[in-house]
Amino acid sequence: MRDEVDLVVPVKTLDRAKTRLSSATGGDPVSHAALALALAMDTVSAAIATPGVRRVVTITSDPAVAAEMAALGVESLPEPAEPGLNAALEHGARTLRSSRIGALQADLPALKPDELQAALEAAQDRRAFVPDRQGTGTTLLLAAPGGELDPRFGVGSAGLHRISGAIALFGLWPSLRCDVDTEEDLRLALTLGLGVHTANALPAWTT
Ligand SMILES: Nc1nc2c(ncn2[C@@H]2O[C@H](COP(=O)(O)OP(=O)(O)OP(=O)(O)O)[C@@H](O)[C@H]2O)c(=O)[nH]1
Ligand SMILES: C=C(OP(=O)(O)O)C(=O)O
Repeated sequence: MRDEVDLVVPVKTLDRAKTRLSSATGGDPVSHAALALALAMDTVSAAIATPGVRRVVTITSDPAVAAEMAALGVESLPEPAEPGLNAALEHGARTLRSSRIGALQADLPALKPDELQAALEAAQDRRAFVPDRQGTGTTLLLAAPGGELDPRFGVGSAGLHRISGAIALFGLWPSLRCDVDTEEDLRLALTLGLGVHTANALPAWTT
């Protein structure tokens, strides 16, 4: 039986999240925050329903995010003093001390459990990652069992994770590779079948 994976999911404070999506919500801060939260809720809902995922923990300093995740039965850890996405992920990995740790982006609103499960299986016992649909970013990073997460998320992270020795995993996993940064991404995710939170939070232009 392969080690089940604990996933840390970093979620930015809603007031600062998804700035590249602001055109989609007309700049209204309330609906923008609601959409950013919905993206995370659908991502985490799919992750906790995935065979092979033992535990999901979000890393966030936003109490509203933590409260909504708690309603899903998902624990949240506060961010460390050191700012940034990778510091948040390192902090989560160090805190959980899991036998196998992974990092999942929080903006995968169409994520299907069977696709995430297939990627976990494809990783086998290797340090591996799933590139985003453009092939330049990363949506899932997995440490080897007992290994370090060593996250290099950010611009060009696919290349950085490859350089760090992670194996790039390519499969028919459109919902896992479609992280939503822009309006175009959101429209693509719409075609893949959105989770209920995002479907209910979508701006009028998409319904
Ligand atoms: N906890 C935490 N999560 C972060 C931080 N920066 C980014 N993230 C999360 O990391 C993932 C990838 O980040 P981005 O896709 O760039 O999300 P974003 O920063 O909200 O989007 P933009 O504002 O458009 O760059 C998302 O799940 C974010 O919520 C951070 O400083 N702390
Ligand atoms: C942080 C990342 O995501 P994005 O490209 O969505 O900012 C990444 O791909 O490493």
